[in-house]
Amino acid sequence: MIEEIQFYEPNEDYGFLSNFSHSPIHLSDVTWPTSEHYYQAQKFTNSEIVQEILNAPTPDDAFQLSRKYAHLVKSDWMDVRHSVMRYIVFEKFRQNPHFTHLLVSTGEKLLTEHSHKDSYWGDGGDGRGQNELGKILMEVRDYFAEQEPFKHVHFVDSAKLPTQWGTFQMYGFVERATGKEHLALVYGELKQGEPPLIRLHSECLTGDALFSARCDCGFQLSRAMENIVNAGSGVLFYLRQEGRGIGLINKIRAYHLQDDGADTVEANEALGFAADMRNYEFCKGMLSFLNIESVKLMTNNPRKVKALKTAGINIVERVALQEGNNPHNSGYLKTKASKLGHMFDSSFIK
Ligand SMILES: Nc1nc(O)c(N)c(N[C@@H]2O[C@H](COP(=O)(O)O)[C@@H](O)[C@H]2O)n1
Ligand SMILES: [Zn+2]
Repeated sequence: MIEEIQFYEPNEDYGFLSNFSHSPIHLSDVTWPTSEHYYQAQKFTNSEIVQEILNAPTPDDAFQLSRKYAHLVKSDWMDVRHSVMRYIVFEKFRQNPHFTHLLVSTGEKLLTEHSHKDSYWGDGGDGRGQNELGKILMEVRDYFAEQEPFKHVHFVDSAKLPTQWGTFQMYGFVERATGKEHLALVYGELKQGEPPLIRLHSECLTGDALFSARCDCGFQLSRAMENIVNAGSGVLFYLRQEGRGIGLINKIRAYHLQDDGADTVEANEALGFAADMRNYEFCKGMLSFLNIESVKLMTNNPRKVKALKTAGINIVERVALQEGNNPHNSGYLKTKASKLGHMFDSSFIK
């Protein structure tokens, strides 16, 4: 059965789908506050009426003005209204990417404008209307779902995550290519123009949850969260790329080979994998969802620096995260430095 999303009022769930939702659209030196303002103004050739609608304080006022001047609506309006609507809805989403992420996140669901007042743009309230606005929104969604940066992940939901360091807001995403579930833990308020402190942390069940001393992951995770809270704001991206992308069971196989003398790179290769199988391209989608273009990146790993730069993210600072050196992982850390290029101070891996 096809799932349906019904929308109508801009302040309700899925209100961003409504033409009444606040979504500034810049066209030829003019900024339309909503797609409704633009749509209603296109009915008229009289520039004073167009200006009055543009300046209407609310989309509802813009709508009422079009009714007031109904006798002056241009003669071909009924022929062009569909393409006008299609154009402005497309522009609304092209120019308001946060809404586009939310639109793409509706997946395959049927979008219906549940309007008892309109059986052309909406469903007429009884489901028998044409729902032309819903059809346009689904067309726009299909288009953007294949475009950068929307094609990588879809956002599912968000909730509070209290931790020993402070309360984060946790955002859940699904990577479209793999179905993997990734997280962004946001602390504090991310301010435009202030690059946040971030960490791209790859899943390590053994280190992050089971206190393993074989690696440095758990130690880095704690320090990264603490640093973010101390900085006042930032984001920890928790990426489900267990075992440098080979998965948990293969990581156990790799550990077994390391118990018998292989180093971490040789073990991966003996199992038929590259030393590091991770791909960070999908991070573009999560960063864009959070409106992040510049960052301070906590990492020792040059591949993460390169991956973010390739994704078009500006790294204003790299913050070293040298944690947890102990007798069980000193060989592993040395191999990370010598074979994988990790940037450690010589005093850290002595
Ligand atoms: N394949 C593999 N072999 C090992 O010996 C390992 N210790 C790991 N650990 C995984 O590496 C990732 C963290 O590395 P970075 O610090 O981000 O470079 C994480 O996915 C661990 O599970 N993997
Ligand atoms: Zn680990």
